[in-house]
Amino acid sequence: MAVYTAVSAEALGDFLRGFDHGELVSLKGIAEGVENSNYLVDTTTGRFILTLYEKRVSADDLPFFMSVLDHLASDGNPVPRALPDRTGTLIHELCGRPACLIEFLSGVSVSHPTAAQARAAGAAMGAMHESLAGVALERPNTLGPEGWQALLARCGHDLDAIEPGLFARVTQAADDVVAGWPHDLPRAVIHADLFPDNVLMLGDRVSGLIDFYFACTDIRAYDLAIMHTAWAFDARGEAYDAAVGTALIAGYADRHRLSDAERAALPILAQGACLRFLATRAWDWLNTPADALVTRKDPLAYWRRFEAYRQGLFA
Ligand SMILES: Nc1ncnc2c1ncn2[C@@H]1O[C@H](COP(=O)(O)OP(=O)(O)O)[C@@H](O)[C@H]1O
Ligand SMILES: N[C@@H](CCOP(=O)(O)O)C(=O)O
Repeated sequence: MAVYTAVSAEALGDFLRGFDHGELVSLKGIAEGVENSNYLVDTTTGRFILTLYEKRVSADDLPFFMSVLDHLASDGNPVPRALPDRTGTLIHELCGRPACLIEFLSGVSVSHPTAAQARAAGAAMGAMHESLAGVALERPNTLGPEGWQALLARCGHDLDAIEPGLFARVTQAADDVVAGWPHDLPRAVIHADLFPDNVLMLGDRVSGLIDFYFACTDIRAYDLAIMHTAWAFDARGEAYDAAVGTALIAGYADRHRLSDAERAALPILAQGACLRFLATRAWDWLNTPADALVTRKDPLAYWRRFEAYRQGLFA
């Protein structure tokens, strides 16, 4: 469960008085997610999401995320906009945290995607990339190769408490991936975390793309590689579902050109994605207080995926 900051009904009631969205009817903490505090808010006029930004999201980056969402929504992508209060302000402070009131989107995230759902999700990413092509918004990826190498180094030999010998293995793996990392592929604004839990679906249709709080400027095909690592394996990172992986890439290519060079780079990009998620999961695994209301994610599930890509999954 991810609710790091408790919001009282009184505090939210006061907050909502600044908006034209009715009065508070109910407030519930949302169990899913690991990064921010999210609440489902019902008012006399509708349903909303209240997000308080925690952990890795810097308040300075919120205008970038809101501009990306606004651009995508204007272009017909199913993304939620932050809602302005009566003064036009989007980003607020509530209970000591930066906070936004956000459009609620219908749909559920699937735990075991089918090939048809993966195809639709891949197409939704392709459409998103089409919309973002040439958009003049920039945010460096703080969790790019340098970022995950630094985070793995900060974890240090504590990684060996997760699995004996892990520190040496991931350090070598990171050196190998960085040595082969491509530098000449097209770059653009990417989502960078489009896991199944960040795609809302109604049947086989995508009804929402959410959680843009890792969005940044990076290699565009890296976004697809991240998605592949997250969609095409079981939760333990043991079983690869080729039908899902193939459908995801085919759906993407239906909506956005995937060049031969980008396709050829997918194996190394996917290995980098595995190390990036292994690094943040390992850090959280080692540093989340025992009483935190959040379910930690298994770092080794990303080490197993890494091994699968290194052994030639795409070959
Ligand atoms: N705009 C939205 N519409 C509907 N549900 C949402 C929306 N934003 C978030 N949620 C719900 O809240 C959960 C956590 O949101 P998410 O942005 O993934 O959190 P975190 O940033 O902590 O990972 C999602 O899994 C989804 O159930
Ligand atoms: N997707 C990442 C963690 C980030 O959590 P999210 O709920 O914001 O997607 C992972 O699985 O490690």
